[in-house]
Amino acid sequence: LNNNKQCRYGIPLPPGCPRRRLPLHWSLFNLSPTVASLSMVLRRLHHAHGPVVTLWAGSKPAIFIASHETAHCTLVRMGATFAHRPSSSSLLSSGVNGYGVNSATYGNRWAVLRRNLCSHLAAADIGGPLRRSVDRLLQSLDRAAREAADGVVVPSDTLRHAVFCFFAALCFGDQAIATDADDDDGGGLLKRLRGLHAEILSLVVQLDALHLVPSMALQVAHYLPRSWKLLDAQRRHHATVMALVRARRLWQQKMCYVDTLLTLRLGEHELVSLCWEFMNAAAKTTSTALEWIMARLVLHQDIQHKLWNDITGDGRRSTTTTTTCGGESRRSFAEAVVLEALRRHPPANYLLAHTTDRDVSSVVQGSAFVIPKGSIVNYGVAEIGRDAKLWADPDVFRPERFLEGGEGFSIRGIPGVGGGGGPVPEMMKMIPFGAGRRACPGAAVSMKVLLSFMENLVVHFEWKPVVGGCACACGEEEEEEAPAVDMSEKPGLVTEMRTPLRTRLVVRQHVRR
Ligand code: HEM
Repeated sequence: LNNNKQCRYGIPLPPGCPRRRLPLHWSLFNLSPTVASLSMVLRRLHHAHGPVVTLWAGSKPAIFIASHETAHCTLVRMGATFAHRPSSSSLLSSGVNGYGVNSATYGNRWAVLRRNLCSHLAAADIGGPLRRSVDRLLQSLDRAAREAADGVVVPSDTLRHAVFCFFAALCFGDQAIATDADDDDGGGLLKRLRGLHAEILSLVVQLDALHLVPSMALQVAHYLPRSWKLLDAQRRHHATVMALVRARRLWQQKMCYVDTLLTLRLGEHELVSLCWEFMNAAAKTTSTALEWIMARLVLHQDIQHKLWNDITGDGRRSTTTTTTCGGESRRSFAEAVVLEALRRHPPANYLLAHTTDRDVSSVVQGSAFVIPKGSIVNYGVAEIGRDAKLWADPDVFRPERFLEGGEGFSIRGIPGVGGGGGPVPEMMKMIPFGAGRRACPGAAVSMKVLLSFMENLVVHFEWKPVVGGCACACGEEEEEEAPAVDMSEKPGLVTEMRTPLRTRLVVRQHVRR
């Protein structure tokens, strides 16, 4: 594994796989190229060569960065240079993903769409939809716990649906939640939309979404068997979104994301693609983070107890008043729990693919290397958040590290966006939302949603472990004594729990009264 011969102007590329050898261990015709195989290969390469390594996607180098300093240098200090996305000609990019903010070339169109999304999220009155989604969730869980033996439930799907409904209200208007009731097909528009998201994502070639399937021939080999299913699912998705958009025109309510898109006079495919992006980027990541958070609270009963005391102890709820997301100096324990979960279990283990508009040379651990113009550049989000050089006992779940005096106190919930004024390297010890110009525009809303859902779920229920409930395969020392929750990961474009959380829900006394 040595590619010293791969040079530009005499400066080598970062070390890694030799060129022109298939970089990943997947069989061409049997397996989908997966994020799991990518993670396995990258772990080995980082171990052998350090935090910046090269893979090859055909003739293009793909450079993976797992150093927070190099991430800071490229994403923040050289923000404009690294704000580009690689061009794509895959089936996915010509379908639902074709016109999103994330796939837009860094330039005017991207700026208009991104500004539109950011202004909508900043101005949206999320209080109402949040309350309604949380209330419906609590009712569903209440019902499920009452109907289940000993109150044991698998809440994953209910949590995911509640988060999906909340974001659907922001996207299609408040009334969208009402369409969730059964319709003629016995399904409900939102359930159908959610099903279509799952179907399309199951058909996507994972590494293609990260621009790592090298050639058109390979793409065809992987997509051909599934292309009809994918096209059919995209067609049904288009029809469902347009049904929601048409319904929206009748509702006449507060501004939703679709209204802002309609004022931009976009074509129908652009509109549908942007709605897909909004729901896809928002719901799966946020609901996955919520499940990891609740799993941690089941596993660490002491932390759940402390959180409950923090929320209710002085007779007030802390959802919005004390978080440093908004810049206040005191951080609530609740926000520390959410940040620790995002550090330890970032929903996206990698960012979306970046690229550069010129050759960039850099020095890491005393060695100079070049990141060539047009190469694929990505970042090990999970690696950075669990770097033992940055974090004490990085595998241990310890929210206190984000409280005053802790090693993570300087980290804000939302990384700075923009060029030189972004966060200093110290604040980039974790990048669950990315950083710099392409950083996630939904970070602030997600943090609020996660805090609100988590707090309400803990105030309403005690989340108890189901003893003997699983054969834990996570291999973490800290969890050996509490095998009731399997904390192992299912790697993917979003890293979910391999075994969905199973817990015993007990309605708290004050709620019963
Ligand atoms: C816990 C929840 C979320 C996580 C962990 C997350 C994570 C990320 C990450 C890692 C990126 C890639 C950044 C990069 O490539 O540098 C991203 C981009 C993006 N996210 Fe999120 N996200 C979340 C929620 C949301 C929400 C709620 C929305 C919208 C409502 C959203 C919309 C987007 C968009 C549009 C982009 C592309 C930005 C661009 O290319 O300019 N995300 N997100």
